[in-house]
Amino acid sequence: MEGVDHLADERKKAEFNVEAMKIVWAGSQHNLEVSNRISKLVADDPAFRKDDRTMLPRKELFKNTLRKAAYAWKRINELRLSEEEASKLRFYVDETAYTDLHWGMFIPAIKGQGTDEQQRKWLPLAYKMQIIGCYAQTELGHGSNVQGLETTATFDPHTDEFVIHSPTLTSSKWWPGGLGKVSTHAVTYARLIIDGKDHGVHGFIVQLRSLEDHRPLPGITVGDIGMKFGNGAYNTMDNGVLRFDHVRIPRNQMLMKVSQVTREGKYKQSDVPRQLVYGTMVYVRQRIVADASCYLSRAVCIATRYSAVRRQFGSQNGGPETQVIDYKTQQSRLFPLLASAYAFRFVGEWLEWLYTDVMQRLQANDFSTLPEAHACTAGLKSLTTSVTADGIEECRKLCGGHGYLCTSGLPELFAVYVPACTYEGDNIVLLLQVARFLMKTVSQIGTGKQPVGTIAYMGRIEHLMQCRCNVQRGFAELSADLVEAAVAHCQLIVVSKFIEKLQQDIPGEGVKQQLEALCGIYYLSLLHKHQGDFLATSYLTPKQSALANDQLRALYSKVRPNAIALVDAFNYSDHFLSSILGRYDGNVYPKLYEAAWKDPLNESVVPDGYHEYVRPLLKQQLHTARL
Ligand SMILES: CCCCC/C=C\C/C=C\C/C=C\C=C\C(=O)SCCNC(=O)CCNC(=O)[C@H](O)C(C)(C)COP(=O)(O)OP(=O)(O)OC[C@H]1O[C@@H](n2cnc3c(N)ncnc32)[C@H](O)[C@@H]1OP(=O)(O)O
Ligand SMILES: Cc1cc2nc3c(=O)[nH]c(=O)nc-3n(C[C@H](O)[C@H](O)[C@H](O)COP(=O)(O)OP(=O)(O)OC[C@H]3O[C@@H](n4cnc5c(N)ncnc54)[C@H](O)[C@@H]3O)c2cc1C
Repeated sequence: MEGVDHLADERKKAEFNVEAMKIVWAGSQHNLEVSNRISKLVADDPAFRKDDRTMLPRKELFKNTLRKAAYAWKRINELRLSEEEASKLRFYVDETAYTDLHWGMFIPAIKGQGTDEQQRKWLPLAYKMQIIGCYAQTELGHGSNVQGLETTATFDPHTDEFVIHSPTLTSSKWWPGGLGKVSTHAVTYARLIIDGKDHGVHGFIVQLRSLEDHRPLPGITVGDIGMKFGNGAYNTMDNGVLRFDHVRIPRNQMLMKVSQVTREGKYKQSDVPRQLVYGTMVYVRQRIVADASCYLSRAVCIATRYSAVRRQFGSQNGGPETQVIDYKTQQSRLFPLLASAYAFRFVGEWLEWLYTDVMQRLQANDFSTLPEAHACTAGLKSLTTSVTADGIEECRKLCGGHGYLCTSGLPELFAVYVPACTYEGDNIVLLLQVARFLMKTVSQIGTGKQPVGTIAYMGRIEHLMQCRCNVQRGFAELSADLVEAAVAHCQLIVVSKFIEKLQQDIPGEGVKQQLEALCGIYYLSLLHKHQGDFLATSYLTPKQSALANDQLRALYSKVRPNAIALVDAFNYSDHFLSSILGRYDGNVYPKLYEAAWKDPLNESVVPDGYHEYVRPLLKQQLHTARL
């Protein structure tokens, strides 16, 4: 029934202050206020409609995205939104677009790798969107192996220019978002060649298209790489292909904060580590961790609300059947994901702090925490995106058959999210970086160097102190095991940051108790999943393992009455969730029924194609039957 809250009884069961939990989730009262205001602005504006997205053919879909992005920009200017509000608006519009790369990578790359003079020249243009940029690093032949990129930037001392060239097919830039159809400029990564000497990969600002008629400039071949996985989803993005045929750019368009090329063609390295060329990736990986909690919480919100609405079996004396959320099997699949959403939120907050801290240290020429920042961002990006991608799929299954309908919101959410396991670094490749960092730490403990920060615990492990190892020996052979060790290390960070969060003052009746229960579910479900490892290494006895499992089940029962309120605390509007199964009012069945009739296939009772393909078949069967 319209207007009735089918989940009202569930909401009454909550044992904590939901409004206070909303503040914890948002990060502050201020953040919550901004989120409420901007999400309403988007939800109330029909221009931001997205319920038809999975039905649109690619060209129409893409044009629609361009329209929305332009309209969003118009509203940002009309309403004089701050940077924070503008980025919230893009978040709630919830449509992957070229603007993500412009604001999320192109601008950060110039900020992080450009000199003050370069920033003064390019950033005002980019901030006003008078130029639109992308991040062109990956090539057809190489993505993970950045040092293997083939595009060249050869210095020409006669003209004081770089000549950007794609020497092979595999050197074609391939994948950059926003490149295919929109970007006017690209931060392009290419091997710097001076006087025949290869100085490795550096970033260059290259104009791709005319600012007058948007046509590619001479020497540039550019286009979209084609349809990607799923309907709607990431197909709103113009991931592109790009080739350079001896394209000339002025010398001052090499990003020169980390290293410089002088007018005479001399290569100079600043006092900063060359890894800072990879700084944009560190920044984005940190953002991706924060994003993971958003995607996972969306899926969990849908699956939790629907699990409370859905009933199967267990009717007593003709009474209602059991809500599927009351089955322990459903709880053991759903509640660890609910706990993970909260855990990732807090580790994301901490990682943002770590990143800010590293940036401040870099300003003061303190590079000591850079390796840890790289390991944390790489490892947590890998862990949180893998769990989130798998978690969205699990939520789809938790919703049974209806989860497979596009109107559940879950198929598109999965399709748009799953490449996060690949972009900004393949998750296994990133875990290998963490493993290398851990092995390096172990090799240094033996020499008496005390590890600090997230690896401090390694200095307290007796057998590691005795260890004399070389980083490379046996690394490749043992890499699969080392990747598991890297995941365990990252899980430890997530658990520690959750526990540290609980040590803070958290206002609101019952809020801290709920978070304690979720934290318990998070680490006990991990312990349960990996109990074989704990038993094999004698860190746990079988009795302790059984007790831990009892405790886990007890926590599921504690969270059960609060489950709906815990997902309400994510504060997602129906517009943002875009899911009939996840509706706030739980009015699922009438809305599913109604939506089915809106499908274009139901516009006519007899489908197009009946007369050509179905009727002749039926005729033929009749004829055969008569024989
Ligand atoms: C509005 C905001 C929006 C935010 C955006 C939010 C979401 C994003 C949305 C959509 C995504 C859309 C776009 C996606 C874009 C992309 O995918 S861009 C391309 C990203 N590509 C990659 O991530 C490639 C992955 N490969 C690498 O990062 C490296 O090359 C790799 C680390 C794998 C290579 O390592 P190695 O072979 O060891 O090579 P090196 O010789 O280069 O490294 C030597 C040492 O440097 C250390 N190191 C490596 N990377 C870093 C780093 N980033 N920072 C600091 N240090 C680094 C490495 O550990 C070695 O150290 P040691 O010598 O061992 O001490
Ligand atoms: C949707 C999307 C958007 C993207 N946007 C951009 C963008 O805006 N700009 C940009 O420059 N790029 C972008 N990319 C490219 C992306 O960054 C790369 O695809 C990613 O870094 C992975 O690299 P790869 O494709 O070379 O994978 P590969 O490295 O070829 O991986 C293939 C397989 O090999 C394995 N593997 C590779 N190396 C090793 C190793 N050393 N040890 C063990 N296993 C290994 C991997 O685990 C994986 O299973 C995007 C990609 C996607 C899917």
